[in-house]
Amino acid sequence: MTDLETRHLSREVAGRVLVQDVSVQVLAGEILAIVGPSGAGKSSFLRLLNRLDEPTSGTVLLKSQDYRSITPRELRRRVGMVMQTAYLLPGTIAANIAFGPHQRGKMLAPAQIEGLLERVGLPGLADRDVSNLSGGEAQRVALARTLANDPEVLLLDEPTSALDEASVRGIEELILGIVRERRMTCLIVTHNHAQAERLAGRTIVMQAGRLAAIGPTEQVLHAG
Ligand SMILES: Nc1ncnc2c1ncn2[C@@H]1O[C@H](COP(=O)(O)OP(=O)(O)OP(=O)(O)O)[C@@H](O)[C@H]1O
Repeated sequence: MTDLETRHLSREVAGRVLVQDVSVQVLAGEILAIVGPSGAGKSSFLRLLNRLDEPTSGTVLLKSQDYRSITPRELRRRVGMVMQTAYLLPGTIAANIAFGPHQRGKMLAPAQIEGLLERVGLPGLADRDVSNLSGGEAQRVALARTLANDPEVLLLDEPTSALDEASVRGIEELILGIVRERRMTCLIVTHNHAQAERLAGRTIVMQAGRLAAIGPTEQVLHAG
Protein backbone atom coordinates (compact mmCIF):
# COMPACT_ATOMS: atom_id res chain seq x y z
CA MET A 1 0.00 0.00 0.00
CA THR A 2 1.30 3.47 -0.87
CA ASP A 3 1.63 5.47 2.32
CA LEU A 4 3.16 8.61 0.96
CA GLU A 5 3.27 9.88 -2.58
CA THR A 6 4.77 13.01 -4.08
CA ARG A 7 3.27 14.33 -7.30
CA HIS A 8 5.39 16.62 -9.44
CA LEU A 9 6.78 18.19 -6.29
CA SER A 10 8.85 21.31 -6.97
CA ARG A 11 10.28 24.19 -4.98
CA GLU A 12 11.81 27.32 -6.35
CA VAL A 13 13.38 30.07 -4.25
CA ALA A 14 14.24 33.41 -5.83
CA GLY A 15 14.26 31.94 -9.32
CA ARG A 16 16.45 29.04 -8.27
CA VAL A 17 15.03 25.53 -8.58
CA LEU A 18 15.85 23.47 -5.47
CA VAL A 19 13.48 20.56 -6.14
CA GLN A 20 12.16 19.84 -9.61
CA ASP A 21 9.20 17.67 -10.51
CA VAL A 22 9.81 14.81 -8.10
CA SER A 23 7.13 12.10 -8.23
CA VAL A 24 7.65 9.08 -6.02
CA GLN A 25 5.54 6.53 -4.17
CA VAL A 26 6.68 5.19 -0.81
CA LEU A 27 5.11 2.06 0.62
CA ALA A 28 3.96 1.42 4.18
CA GLY A 29 6.75 -0.24 6.14
CA GLU A 30 9.38 0.78 3.61
CA ILE A 31 12.68 2.56 4.28
CA LEU A 32 13.66 4.68 1.28
CA ALA A 33 17.10 6.29 1.18
CA ILE A 34 17.79 9.59 -0.58
CA VAL A 35 21.36 10.05 -1.74
CA GLY A 36 23.11 12.45 -4.10
CA PRO A 37 25.85 15.05 -4.19
CA SER A 38 25.97 17.99 -1.82
CA GLY A 39 23.48 20.64 -2.91
CA ALA A 40 21.38 18.17 -4.92
CA GLY A 41 18.26 19.14 -2.98
CA LYS A 42 17.93 16.14 -0.67
CA SER A 43 17.17 18.16 2.47
CA SER A 44 15.02 20.58 0.49
CA PHE A 45 12.96 17.63 -0.76
CA LEU A 46 12.56 16.17 2.74
CA ARG A 47 11.47 19.52 4.17
CA LEU A 48 8.61 19.65 1.68
CA LEU A 49 7.18 16.40 2.98
CA ASN A 50 5.97 17.82 6.30
CA ARG A 51 5.57 21.37 4.98
CA LEU A 52 8.52 22.84 6.83
CA ASP A 53 8.83 24.44 3.40
CA GLU A 54 6.05 24.98 0.89
CA PRO A 55 6.18 23.48 -2.58
CA THR A 56 6.00 25.94 -5.47
CA SER A 57 4.03 23.33 -7.38
CA GLY A 58 2.97 19.73 -7.00
CA THR A 59 1.71 18.12 -3.82
CA VAL A 60 2.06 15.23 -1.39
CA LEU A 61 -0.53 12.55 -0.66
CA LEU A 62 -0.54 10.94 2.75
CA LYS A 63 -2.51 7.69 2.64
CA SER A 64 -4.12 9.06 -0.55
CA GLN A 65 -5.14 12.34 1.14
CA ASP A 66 -3.78 15.60 -0.26
CA TYR A 67 -1.65 17.04 2.52
CA ARG A 68 -2.92 20.55 1.87
CA SER A 69 -6.20 19.45 3.46
CA ILE A 70 -4.42 18.48 6.70
CA THR A 71 -3.54 21.22 9.22
CA PRO A 72 0.23 21.76 9.51
CA ARG A 73 0.20 20.75 13.19
CA GLU A 74 -1.61 17.48 12.47
CA LEU A 75 0.63 16.88 9.47
CA ARG A 76 3.76 17.29 11.61
CA ARG A 77 2.36 14.87 14.16
CA ARG A 78 1.73 12.30 11.44
CA VAL A 79 5.00 12.98 9.63
CA GLY A 80 7.79 13.11 12.23
CA MET A 81 11.27 14.42 11.51
CA VAL A 82 14.68 13.87 13.05
CA MET A 83 17.54 16.08 11.87
CA GLN A 84 21.30 15.73 11.84
CA THR A 85 21.61 17.37 15.26
CA ALA A 86 18.92 17.01 17.88
CA TYR A 87 17.39 20.37 18.72
CA LEU A 88 16.20 19.62 22.23
CA LEU A 89 14.41 22.03 24.50
CA PRO A 90 16.26 23.01 27.69
CA GLY A 91 15.06 20.81 30.56
CA THR A 92 14.68 17.13 31.27
CA ILE A 93 14.46 14.26 28.82
CA ALA A 94 10.91 13.60 30.08
CA ALA A 95 9.82 17.17 29.33
CA ASN A 96 11.18 16.88 25.79
CA ILE A 97 9.30 13.66 25.17
CA ALA A 98 6.06 14.96 26.67
CA PHE A 99 6.21 18.19 24.65
CA GLY A 100 4.47 17.10 21.42
CA PRO A 101 1.53 15.32 23.04
CA HIS A 102 1.21 18.17 25.58
CA GLN A 103 0.82 20.67 22.75
CA ARG A 104 -2.21 18.69 21.64
CA GLY A 105 -3.64 18.65 25.16
CA LYS A 106 -2.56 15.09 25.88
CA MET A 107 -0.56 14.25 28.99
CA LEU A 108 1.84 11.33 28.76
CA ALA A 109 1.92 9.18 31.90
CA PRO A 110 5.38 8.56 33.42
CA ALA A 111 5.05 4.89 32.42
CA GLN A 112 4.51 5.91 28.78
CA ILE A 113 7.59 8.12 28.88
CA GLU A 114 9.59 5.31 30.43
CA GLY A 115 8.30 2.91 27.76
CA LEU A 116 9.58 5.22 25.02
CA LEU A 117 12.91 5.63 26.81
CA GLU A 118 13.29 1.88 27.10
CA ARG A 119 12.54 1.55 23.41
CA VAL A 120 15.33 3.93 22.46
CA GLY A 121 17.81 2.39 24.90
CA LEU A 122 17.76 5.07 27.58
CA PRO A 123 15.87 3.39 30.46
CA GLY A 124 15.65 5.28 33.73
CA LEU A 125 16.89 8.59 32.33
CA ALA A 126 13.59 10.52 32.31
CA ASP A 127 14.80 13.08 34.85
CA ARG A 128 18.21 13.65 33.27
CA ASP A 129 18.82 17.17 31.97
CA VAL A 130 19.38 17.21 28.21
CA SER A 131 22.26 19.68 28.44
CA ASN A 132 24.89 17.02 29.03
CA LEU A 133 23.87 14.22 26.71
CA SER A 134 26.24 12.68 24.18
CA GLY A 135 25.38 13.09 20.50
CA GLY A 136 24.10 9.52 20.32
CA GLU A 137 21.97 9.92 23.44
CA ALA A 138 20.54 13.19 22.13
CA GLN A 139 19.54 11.47 18.86
CA ARG A 140 17.84 8.72 20.86
CA VAL A 141 15.87 11.38 22.76
CA ALA A 142 14.99 13.05 19.44
CA LEU A 143 13.67 9.72 18.15
CA ALA A 144 11.67 9.10 21.34
CA ARG A 145 10.24 12.62 21.14
CA THR A 146 9.09 11.97 17.59
CA LEU A 147 7.68 8.53 18.44
CA ALA A 148 5.69 10.09 21.30
CA ASN A 149 3.53 11.68 18.57
CA ASP A 150 2.79 8.26 17.10
CA PRO A 151 3.72 9.27 13.54
CA GLU A 152 2.96 7.26 10.41
CA VAL A 153 5.94 8.58 8.49
CA LEU A 154 9.46 9.17 9.78
CA LEU A 155 11.74 11.63 7.99
CA LEU A 156 15.42 11.36 8.87
CA ASP A 157 17.88 13.98 7.61
CA GLU A 158 21.43 12.66 8.00
CA PRO A 159 20.52 11.36 11.47
CA THR A 160 23.91 9.78 12.17
CA SER A 161 26.35 12.01 10.32
CA ALA A 162 27.33 13.88 13.49
CA LEU A 163 27.92 10.66 15.47
CA ASP A 164 30.92 8.42 16.04
CA GLU A 165 30.94 5.01 14.33
CA ALA A 166 29.85 3.09 17.45
CA SER A 167 26.77 5.27 17.93
CA VAL A 168 25.94 5.10 14.22
CA ARG A 169 25.32 1.36 14.31
CA GLY A 170 23.19 1.65 17.46
CA ILE A 171 20.96 4.31 15.91
CA GLU A 172 20.67 2.28 12.68
CA GLU A 173 19.50 -0.78 14.64
CA LEU A 174 17.00 1.40 16.43
CA ILE A 175 15.63 2.83 13.18
CA LEU A 176 15.29 -0.63 11.62
CA GLY A 177 13.56 -2.03 14.71
CA ILE A 178 11.15 0.86 15.13
CA VAL A 179 10.15 0.99 11.47
CA ARG A 180 9.55 -2.77 11.45
CA GLU A 181 7.55 -2.79 14.70
CA ARG A 182 5.36 0.16 13.87
CA ARG A 183 5.21 -0.54 10.15
CA MET A 184 6.11 3.06 9.55
CA THR A 185 7.16 4.62 6.30
CA CYS A 186 10.64 6.07 6.53
CA LEU A 187 12.68 8.35 4.26
CA ILE A 188 16.30 8.86 5.18
CA VAL A 189 18.69 11.36 3.62
CA THR A 190 22.22 10.03 3.86
CA HIS A 191 25.53 10.67 2.14
CA ASN A 192 26.70 7.27 3.37
CA HIS A 193 26.05 4.62 0.73
CA ALA A 194 26.89 1.77 3.08
CA GLN A 195 24.24 3.10 5.43
CA ALA A 196 21.70 3.23 2.62
CA GLU A 197 22.52 -0.41 1.86
CA ARG A 198 22.15 -1.40 5.50
CA LEU A 199 18.82 0.33 5.97
CA ALA A 200 16.95 0.92 2.76
CA GLY A 201 15.26 -1.50 0.40
CA ARG A 202 15.03 1.21 -2.25
CA THR A 203 17.05 4.32 -2.89
CA ILE A 204 16.51 7.58 -4.76
CA VAL A 205 19.43 9.44 -6.30
CA MET A 206 18.90 13.19 -6.55
CA GLN A 207 20.88 15.42 -8.86
CA ALA A 208 20.36 19.14 -9.33
CA GLY A 209 16.93 18.95 -7.68
CA ARG A 210 15.71 16.12 -9.87
CA LEU A 211 15.09 12.46 -9.26
CA ALA A 212 17.96 10.97 -11.28
CA ALA A 213 17.37 7.33 -10.37
CA ILE A 214 15.19 5.15 -8.17
CA GLY A 215 15.24 1.43 -7.53
CA PRO A 216 16.52 -1.33 -5.26
CA THR A 217 19.38 0.15 -3.23
CA GLU A 218 22.18 -2.14 -4.42
CA GLN A 219 21.13 -1.78 -8.03
CA VAL A 220 20.95 2.01 -7.87
CA LEU A 221 24.20 2.48 -5.97
CA HIS A 222 26.23 0.11 -8.10
CA ALA A 223 24.84 1.24 -11.44
CA GLY A 224 27.33 2.87 -13.78
N1 LIG B 1 15.95 28.55 1.70
C1 LIG B 1 16.82 28.48 0.69
N2 LIG B 1 16.96 29.53 -0.14
C2 LIG B 1 17.81 29.49 -1.18
N3 LIG B 1 18.58 28.43 -1.47
C3 LIG B 1 18.49 27.38 -0.68
C4 LIG B 1 17.60 27.33 0.44
N4 LIG B 1 17.74 26.14 1.04
C5 LIG B 1 18.66 25.46 0.33
N5 LIG B 1 19.11 26.19 -0.70
C6 LIG B 1 20.07 25.78 -1.73
O1 LIG B 1 19.46 24.72 -2.41
C7 LIG B 1 20.40 23.74 -2.81
C8 LIG B 1 19.97 22.39 -2.29
O2 LIG B 1 20.20 22.35 -0.91
P1 LIG B 1 19.93 21.07 -0.01
O3 LIG B 1 20.37 21.39 1.37
O4 LIG B 1 18.54 20.64 -0.21
O5 LIG B 1 20.90 20.02 -0.68
P2 LIG B 1 21.40 18.64 -0.10
O6 LIG B 1 21.35 17.69 -1.23
O7 LIG B 1 20.62 18.27 1.11
O8 LIG B 1 22.89 18.97 0.25
P3 LIG B 1 23.84 18.42 1.45
O9 LIG B 1 24.13 17.00 1.15
O10 LIG B 1 25.04 19.29 1.33
O11 LIG B 1 23.08 18.63 2.72
C9 LIG B 1 21.74 24.21 -2.27
O12 LIG B 1 22.45 24.80 -3.32
C10 LIG B 1 21.35 25.22 -1.20
O13 LIG B 1 22.34 26.21 -1.08
